[in-house]
Amino acid sequence: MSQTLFDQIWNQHVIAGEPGQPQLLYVDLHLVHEVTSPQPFDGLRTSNRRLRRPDLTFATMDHNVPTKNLESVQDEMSRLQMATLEKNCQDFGVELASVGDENQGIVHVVGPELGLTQPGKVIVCGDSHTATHGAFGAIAFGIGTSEVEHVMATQTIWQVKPKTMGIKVTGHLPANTYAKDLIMALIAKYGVSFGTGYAIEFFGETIENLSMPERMTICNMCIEAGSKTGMVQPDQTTFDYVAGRKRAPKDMEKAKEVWSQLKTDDEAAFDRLIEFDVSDLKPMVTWGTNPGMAMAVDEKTPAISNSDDQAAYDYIGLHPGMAAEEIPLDYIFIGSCTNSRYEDLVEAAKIMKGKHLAANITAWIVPGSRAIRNRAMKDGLAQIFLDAGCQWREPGCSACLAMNEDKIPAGKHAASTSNRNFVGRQGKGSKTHLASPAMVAAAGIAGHFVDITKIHDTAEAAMGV
Ligand SMILES: CC(C)[C@H](C(=O)O)[C@@H](O)C(=O)O
Ligand code: SF4
Repeated sequence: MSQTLFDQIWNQHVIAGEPGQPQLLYVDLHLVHEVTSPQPFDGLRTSNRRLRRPDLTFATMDHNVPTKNLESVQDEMSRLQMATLEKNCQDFGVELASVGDENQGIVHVVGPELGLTQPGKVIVCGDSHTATHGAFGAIAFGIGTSEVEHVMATQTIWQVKPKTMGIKVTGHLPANTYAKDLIMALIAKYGVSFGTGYAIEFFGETIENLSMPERMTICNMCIEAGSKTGMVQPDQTTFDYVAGRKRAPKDMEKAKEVWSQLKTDDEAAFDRLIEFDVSDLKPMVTWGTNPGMAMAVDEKTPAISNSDDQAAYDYIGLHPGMAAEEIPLDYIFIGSCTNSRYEDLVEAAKIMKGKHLAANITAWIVPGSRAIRNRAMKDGLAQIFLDAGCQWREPGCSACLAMNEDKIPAGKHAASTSNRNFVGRQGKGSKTHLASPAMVAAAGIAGHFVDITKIHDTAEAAMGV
């Protein structure tokens, strides 16, 4: 019987249990951050257990870290969570990339960056955006706090195998549209729960032509479609990305041989198949309070078709029939595990080079990791943002969820490259509009959203960063 990439990796990791029942899977990599780990570590302590495989566990600090000034953690809870992770990692022998460390950053950015994220692995983390790592052809999913403790104690996890969904993406991405627009358009079309109960695999010519950062952006937002897992078959692009990284396999040739075997046999192997053509894709913007409430930049905000729409309009303060450029903006945020990689910053910088923010805009540029930050400071990218009037921050989750002091004030609108526009997500009373880094950068310059397909020439002319 033909099998999918997901089936193949799953079957390689099953230790116990029958199909259709919970099955015990071996975990190859457990990523840890300060928010969801205090209780599990305490659980180990209480039951007098050690952490079974510290060598397969990696911790970083991201949600709470200050991005303005490394020393100034103002929030007591943030300080406590960070200090607790520090102590727990010491006590249990776990490698930690602490604040200021060269490997520190958003867990879903640094895993791949260090080469820890590899094809064929089962990767878990107490964080819903763990699907990001599936871009490498890994089974990667977020787990709950009690599951985190189980993995710490046993390096295994019980899971019921989900069904599989293939999303075949075809067509050439039009100029000034990005992986972010692709996944936003998919969620806008099929809704925020079409992936529930499924492990998604993206494939097709469009996906094959995407870089690893672009594939990560797409897999990252699978959770916003209801799926815990998104993945892409590993190929030469994947191998080239992993090769040479600090934690890449010593014998890359051997690894490539094994990884090349990871594939879906044929389309018929999926339980559900969706085809999505991107030839007419437009830059996307959200108008409401979930990622599915999105429109193409040249569309108008939609009519109210249910109570959710009404509630979203009430909260956001918009109404049907508005153009994207009529959405008021006060802040722009370029960051998060969706779009804070070096390549995302390049796209934003292309737009901002030689220009200045509009007077109504405050801009926070928050690189996903220290490595990205250092690289951007070395090659002049950071300077482009500074010259444009943006704040250039330290790496972390920042205003993506506003756990630290990076909060969008109540009533203010933010154009954001992150993944969630929920009520209060970026701070109590804040109003979020998701878009690609290029769209957010252009909004910062104009003071409102603009159709970047129409300023194409300007953007091209500003290249060379
Ligand atoms: C804090 C953490 C548990 C949470 C998640 O699981 O996703 C956060 O990262 C988020 O993006 O909302
Ligand atoms: S950047 Fe945002 S989405 Fe990603 S892990 Fe941090 S809080 Fe969650």
